[in-house]
Amino acid sequence: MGIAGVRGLYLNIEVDSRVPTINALFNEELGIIVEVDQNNVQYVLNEYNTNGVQAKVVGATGQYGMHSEILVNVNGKQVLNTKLIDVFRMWEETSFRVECLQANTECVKQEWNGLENRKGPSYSVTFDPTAAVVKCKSVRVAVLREEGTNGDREMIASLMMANFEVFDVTMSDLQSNKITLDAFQGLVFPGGFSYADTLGSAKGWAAGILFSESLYGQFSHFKGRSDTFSLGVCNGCQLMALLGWIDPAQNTGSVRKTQIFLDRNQSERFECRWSAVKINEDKTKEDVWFRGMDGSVLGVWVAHGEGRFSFAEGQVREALTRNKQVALQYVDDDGGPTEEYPMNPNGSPDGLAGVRSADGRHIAMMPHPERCVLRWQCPIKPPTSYNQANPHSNYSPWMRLFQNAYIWASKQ
Ligand SMILES: NC(=O)CC[C@H](N)C(=O)O
Repeated sequence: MGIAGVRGLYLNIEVDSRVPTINALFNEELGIIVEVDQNNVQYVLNEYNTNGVQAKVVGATGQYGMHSEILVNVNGKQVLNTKLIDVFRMWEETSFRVECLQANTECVKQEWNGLENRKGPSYSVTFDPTAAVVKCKSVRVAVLREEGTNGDREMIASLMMANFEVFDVTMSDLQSNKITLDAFQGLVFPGGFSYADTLGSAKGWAAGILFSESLYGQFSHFKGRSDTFSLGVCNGCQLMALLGWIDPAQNTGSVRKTQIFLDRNQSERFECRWSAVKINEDKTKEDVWFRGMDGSVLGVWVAHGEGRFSFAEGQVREALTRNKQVALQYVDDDGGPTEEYPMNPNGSPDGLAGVRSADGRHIAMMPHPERCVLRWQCPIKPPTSYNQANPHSNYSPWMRLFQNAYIWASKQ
């Protein structure tokens, strides 16, 4: 409602005429305001009143948009007549000033100045997210943990819902040869704060692989097998970049000189947001992760301090486009890739949010799809088409990502 819902308001408050207007509007009496469909107003009032709770209508919500009207009447007398954007600015100004002191002022000002033009994201789903996938084959996936990994439980749950046989594997399991990656077809690097981000996100985790001859050999062999696939999310994405798994030019000298890395967010702070991203499927081959999802604009959780894709040389960025490696981009309210804050939370060029390897099997993405595979995990209701065959599906569109990988892997 109002500010949070970007809607106009028409309020008609009736109070004892002896109560001053300001006291009526800014009192601290315990109460709640609920928004209900016009058709249900009488029903809700009756339910409250018959259960001994006082309830009355105080107004109605108006149009969607920053320029909608805000009209407030107290005892029939108009006391406020303004636009939502003005109320929004009054409300936000304190936070704006504090944020100017805490974060990159340029980004904070961009958000403040952009408020007036915000319309809300234009989500779209180009496929049926409720479609069920039948388990036909055992596909083993390792979810790899290092000290400080988090989100591995959500990752395991997402993979299990997509029919994978999931194994919880730690770096020390690999270091002590308890198990090797040869046992798996899929490898997932979850998010987190490996080694507490000391010296930079994923630097310690990557060093543990790059500077161990045996582990380095094992990871390289895994990546090179034609039947394998991998996913790195957030801290895992930072790791994959450092391992050189998404570099456009493969096998050029040492992977210890990575071509892509994730730099500090331009805002100079940790960004925890629900962002909108556009999916680019690589239609030149069977896309392991994004098949059938091309052009969809989905909301997704973002939580990182170092999410800005950066390149050792300018030509790396061009090579990514040429190779169809740009898998995900942050988009503005019109659905176009953006560098504008906060729609782009980290300042990545062209809104880069996820990159796939040149052969398409390995994907590194900063946002967290595993945190929103179920509809209730999303702060907005994901747009979905109704599927008669599966009317009660709880899956959000992100489930498709994991299902795609299962379908691809089971055919290898
Ligand atoms: N959620 C994450 O995986 C965070 C990654 C990393 N620690 C960062 O802040 O950038």
